[in-house]
Amino acid sequence: MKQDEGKSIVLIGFMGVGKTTAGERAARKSNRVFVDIDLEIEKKFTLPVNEIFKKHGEQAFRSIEKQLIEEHCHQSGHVLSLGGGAFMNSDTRNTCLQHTVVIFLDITWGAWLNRYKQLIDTRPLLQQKSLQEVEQLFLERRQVYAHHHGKIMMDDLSPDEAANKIIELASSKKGAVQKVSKN
Ligand SMILES: Nc1ncnc2c1ncn2[C@@H]1O[C@H](COP(=O)(O)OP(=O)(O)OP(=O)(O)O)[C@@H](O)[C@H]1O
Ligand SMILES: O=C(O)C1=C[C@@H](O)[C@@H](O)[C@H](O)C1
Ligand SMILES: [Mg+2]
Repeated sequence: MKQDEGKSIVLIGFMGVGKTTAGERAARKSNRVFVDIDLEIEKKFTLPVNEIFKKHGEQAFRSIEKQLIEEHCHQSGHVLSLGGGAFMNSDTRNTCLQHTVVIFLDITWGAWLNRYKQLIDTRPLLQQKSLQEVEQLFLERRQVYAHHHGKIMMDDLSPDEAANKIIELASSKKGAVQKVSKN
């Protein structure tokens, strides 16, 4: 097997952009194993994300999140959907960029707003913020998601269309160069 043949695909992007939905379909369509990091964290704590934040705090969540991504990044041929905040950690970012093909699922603020009501009950970070603060977070994080090997604009894509694009883009990036980001 050539060095890059089995690289896993890592999906990054703002909460609710569709990493879990499209990632699960992309894995199924391309016979890869699907791993949703939020789900793996929920299994570890045997609690939903919301409850983990309430009971154990965000730091405990972030620590397990980092550890699980590190473990899964070194496995080959998987599709990993990260939680929206995971890529803010520079160690996590660099591990993903070095060992996997990182695909940024992007969305405009206007299109994302249509999902806001669907998300608020299950995303603790949305519950603590005004819409203006959420937009600020969206803009800040977009700058960090800019460290990727490929990007897909999700505004007008169905989950199946997004899944097809993920597979197509990842196969064109098998030799994704190692990009390392600071901070
Ligand atoms: N392509 C799409 N078009 C319209 N709605 C979508 C699309 N993809 C996902 N959704 C809907 O948006 C919501 C969030 O999707 P999903 O859970 O996949 O996002 P996520 O990026 O994994 O979020 P998080 O970062 O919080 O894990 C779900 O209700 C889902 O049904
Ligand atoms: O954007 C974030 O920081 C988060 C997104 C979700 O996927 C979960 O990982 C959690 O709600 C935190
Ligand atoms: Mg998700």
